[in-house]
Amino acid sequence: MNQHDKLALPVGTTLDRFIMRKQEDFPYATGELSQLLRDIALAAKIVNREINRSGLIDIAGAYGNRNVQGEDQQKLDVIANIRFIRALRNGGEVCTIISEEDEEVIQTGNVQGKYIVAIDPLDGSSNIDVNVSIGTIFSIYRRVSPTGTEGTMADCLQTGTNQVAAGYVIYGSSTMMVYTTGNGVNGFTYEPSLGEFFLSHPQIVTPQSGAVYSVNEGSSNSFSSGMAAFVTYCKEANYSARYIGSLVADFHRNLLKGGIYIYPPTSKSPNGKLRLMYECNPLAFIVEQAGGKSSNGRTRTMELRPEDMHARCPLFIGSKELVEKAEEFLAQEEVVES
Ligand SMILES: O=P(O)(O)OC[C@H]1O[C@](O)(COP(=O)(O)O)[C@@H](O)[C@@H]1O
Ligand SMILES: [Mg+2]
Ligand SMILES: [Mg+2]
Repeated sequence: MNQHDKLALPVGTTLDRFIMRKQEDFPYATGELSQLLRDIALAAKIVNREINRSGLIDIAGAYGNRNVQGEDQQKLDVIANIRFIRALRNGGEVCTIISEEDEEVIQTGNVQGKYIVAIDPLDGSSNIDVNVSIGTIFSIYRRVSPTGTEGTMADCLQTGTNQVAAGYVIYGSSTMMVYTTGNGVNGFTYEPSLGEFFLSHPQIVTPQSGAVYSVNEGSSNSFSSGMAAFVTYCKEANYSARYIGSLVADFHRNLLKGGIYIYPPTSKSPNGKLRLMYECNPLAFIVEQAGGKSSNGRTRTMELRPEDMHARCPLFIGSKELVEKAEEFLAQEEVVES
């Protein structure tokens, strides 16, 4: 029985009812964050429908543009981006959006909106056309500037510890939405025939340790000595290597079963590949709320100060004992080199 059990609702509760019920636990809640979570769930349902059709001609393949990351945008990257931005704009609660697919911040026009959303509309883009699980990742902050104006850079570049909510949607063998508002982590499975998300994974707690490591060993030639030593440690411990290549899917498996996902600095990505604001921070909030850990190998992810909204950082995330073990190997690396 963990600290959140007093708020537990039965499996099968709809997401809407769950959001409403949790809001009642906060006497000063105004319902705006609840509405924002519903807006995200609505967009996820629409994107889920598009993904289920993604093998069909008109949705498959590249869009023909490059995004600010220098990546070829897939059609579904663009479709998901449009759907989430539209839902957040129409919902009225969000003043400013940071999206992986847009170089600049998106001002929604909702100047009375109290929230900032950072979003990776479609995660795991390289897996879209090969029918492998993909996802959406989101992070929510309260603005620090007064309402009545557009969101500012100060609103957008907050550290992860200021998140008021974060989550992801995984479009896999089933579609799930997993999120936290700082009171534990809950997972909801989508029932397409009813068009509803139902509570299926209440109060997720991640195992303290695990026997799975997830890293793209194709880049191992440029791993630091500490990183290479940790991978050797995992092999000598007969851990299983699992790497789907969709962050959300690798993270979700390890969250439920135990394990560690690492995207370290490599020669191709000297500061890692993943983006702090809409990939690392939201998953760090989730894993910490589930009893796990997240860092860049040295510093807690959520304490990293974002230099810019598309800033990248190394990610070591998952079961506490495994992340601490990896950090130990990196710390030894420094001793040897000093
Ligand atoms: O192919 P690599 O270098 O291992 O990178 C895979 C990683 O890149 C990502 O696809 C980056 O996310 P996007 O697809 O949202 O750009 C992660 O989902 C995944 O874990
Ligand atoms: Mg991504
Ligand atoms: Mg993406």
